[in-house]
Amino acid sequence: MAQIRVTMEVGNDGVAVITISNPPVNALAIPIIAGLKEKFDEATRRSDVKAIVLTGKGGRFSGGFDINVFQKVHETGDLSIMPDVSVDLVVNAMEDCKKPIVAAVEGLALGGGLELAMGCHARIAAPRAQLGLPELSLGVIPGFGGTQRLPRLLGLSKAIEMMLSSKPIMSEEGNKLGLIDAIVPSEELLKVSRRWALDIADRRKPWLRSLHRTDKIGSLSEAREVLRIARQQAKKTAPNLPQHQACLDVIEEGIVHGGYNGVLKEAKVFKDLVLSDTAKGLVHVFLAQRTTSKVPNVTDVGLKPRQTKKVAVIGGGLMGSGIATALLVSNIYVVLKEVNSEFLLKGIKTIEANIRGLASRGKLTKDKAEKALSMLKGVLDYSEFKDVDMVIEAVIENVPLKQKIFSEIEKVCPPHCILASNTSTIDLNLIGEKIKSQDRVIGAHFFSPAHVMPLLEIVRTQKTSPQVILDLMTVGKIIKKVPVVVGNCTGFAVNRTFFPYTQSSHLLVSLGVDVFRIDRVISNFGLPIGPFQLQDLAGYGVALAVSKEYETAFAGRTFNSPLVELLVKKGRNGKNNGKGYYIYEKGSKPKPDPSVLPIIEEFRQLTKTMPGGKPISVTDKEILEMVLFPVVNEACRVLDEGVVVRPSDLDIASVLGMSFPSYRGGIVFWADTVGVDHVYKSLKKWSEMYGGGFFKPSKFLEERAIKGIPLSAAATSSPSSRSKL
Ligand SMILES: C[C@H](O)CC(=O)SCCNC(=O)CCNC(=O)[C@H](O)C(C)(C)COP(=O)(O)OP(=O)(O)OC[C@H]1O[C@@H](n2cnc3c(N)ncnc32)[C@H](O)[C@@H]1OP(=O)(O)O
Repeated sequence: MAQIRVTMEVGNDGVAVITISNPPVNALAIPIIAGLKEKFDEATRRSDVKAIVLTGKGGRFSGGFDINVFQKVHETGDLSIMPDVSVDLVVNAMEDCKKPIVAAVEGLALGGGLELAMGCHARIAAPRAQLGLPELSLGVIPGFGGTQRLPRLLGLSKAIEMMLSSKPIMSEEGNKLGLIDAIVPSEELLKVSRRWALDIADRRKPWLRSLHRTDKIGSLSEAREVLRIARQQAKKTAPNLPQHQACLDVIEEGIVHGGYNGVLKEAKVFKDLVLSDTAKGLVHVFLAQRTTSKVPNVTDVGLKPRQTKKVAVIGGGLMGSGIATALLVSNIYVVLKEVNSEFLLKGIKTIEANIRGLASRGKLTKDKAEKALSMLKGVLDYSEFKDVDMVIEAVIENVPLKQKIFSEIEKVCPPHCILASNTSTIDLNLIGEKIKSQDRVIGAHFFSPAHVMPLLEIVRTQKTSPQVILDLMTVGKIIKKVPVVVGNCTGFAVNRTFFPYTQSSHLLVSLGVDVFRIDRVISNFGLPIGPFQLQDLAGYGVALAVSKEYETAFAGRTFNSPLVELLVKKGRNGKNNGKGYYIYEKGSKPKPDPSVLPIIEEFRQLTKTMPGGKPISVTDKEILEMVLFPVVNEACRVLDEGVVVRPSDLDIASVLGMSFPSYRGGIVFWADTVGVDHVYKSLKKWSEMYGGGFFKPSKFLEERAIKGIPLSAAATSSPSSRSKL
């Protein structure tokens, strides 16, 4: 608590330096806000203070309002704990202060942090400080006057772009656009800011109140046109997100009725949005994502991560080359091993294409791309493995082959080397069965394309050592993935949880529901594509192989659908040959293919699941729930078996691995939002009506529904006897 404070020091020059201290990002926690109010009042009162500088301790101005307070509001529904910052502090105590205030910004000024800076009379920044209003990414809008001051400082179009995209700009750009008054080296930041504040006090520099400015807004009709276009775009890009339209409404209020009225409307709309399901989901995802880095008995036992400088990747296929790409662009040396020069060359070419692709999309500078490529070495034998810190095996899913590779690498790699497999389904105990160092065996499950998708499932067995887990978590973070540690089972956390997704969709089609309607319902819900388009994209070979795997592992909970086999028989192969459920033509969006309908009819004749031979009648909501509740049901088994450390880890895994909409908080959080009892009763009803083992409620779900306990609540009795962790 001692670290959470606001301090004030008054120098001989008559400048009071007010410093926010709340490591690591100087979040504006409630005591900080109270402290700021107190210090600004004191500085205003004191006769020895001529001017004020506001800054943050430890090289960071402020990461914004304390997001934990949002969580508290969500838990209690009590909005009264939110202090009035917008008028009381930013307008009255700061902007209308009788003494000039200069913000000295270093590191970052985000959300409420930037809003405080905009309430000051000038802003001086260190180079490369991040400036942004990312509130919309948390389901709210800026609430300390940002919707009003940013357009007045930057112009309407740029301000709207920054708020709606939630993306920060650098202080250099801020300086060009007028948000920042000067950029100075870090060491001089305070000195220059003090002088600047005194210059304002002595009228050598202008005393500007952002909220009173109108010079950058343009005429009313111009502003309305910019807002109209932004509204249209937001309707397309963020159809399920109320905060986007709300933000534009609030900006408009300020333009039409003046900045102060805008501030008042902003405060009201902000409070409404804080309690929305969208804000609850997004705040949950923000905090849950950070919690994944806390793994009991791994990150809390004083272990230090070891350095990983060089990694060997075995297999240069799609996954192997994607993994190699991710490592290379993060400055890790890669040895890529293949079985012959033809495959090796292909792997290297794919990596080169990946890296050049990142560079052409502006994600990597040309120099960095060249450097990454120079860190790659292709090999056909193990001679380069003697000094690698980690091996990631990414060959085809074949148990004897993987076992052979693990026996070989155990012999040729140094004793500290981590032995990882990128398998997506095979039991890791089986892979490591034949070797002695089972404590070094671990799963590094990347999602395709591995250099793009953010999730890294780290699969531990009962024998994997905590040091090895910690090291892989650290590498995961270095290569900018979100590592989630999970237990060992078929499909691990993500594929296991989502296996019923395709099963239930196929059952629905067999019951007479239109394929394209199901895809539409799912993408309207917020997943990027529906289950059938996903199947087209992943390829039917994968669908067939995976369904066999699931039939064995999840016997009794699968629907033995002959649909994909029928499609293959009729010469369809999904996106691969341009013919799936959809037609794929270069340069145009996939179009539903009507010629697939007779095949679907044939499928229905084969399965004979339609009650009385007639298609069932269902609403869109029922379709959504019939597809996703079986996923929730499997998630319950995953929680019950202790495959994840905590329920929120499964939320993050579903958001980052399956692109489950983050604004719905992830699969477990969403289930709690719709109600455990409703999920349970619906599944029970469908299991009685249609069979389908995946509908039958799991014991865990049943217990939670009967006792009225949310799925996200920690286990009441420890699952340790079954825990996979
Ligand atoms: C009324 C106002 O308009 C409303 C607001 O201001 S809403 C808040 C707006 N601000 C934001 O959205 C910024 C959120 N934070 C971030 O994007 C990133 O944390 C960051 C860019 C500041 C730093 O990133 P990085 O260095 O990678 O560290 P990261 O792991 O994310 O955060 C470090 C710690 O600070 C915490 N933190 C970061 N921002 C926080 C915030 N605004 N409130 C509370 N905690 C915060 C994180 O939870 C994490 O906690 P942990 O150590 O216990 O896990």
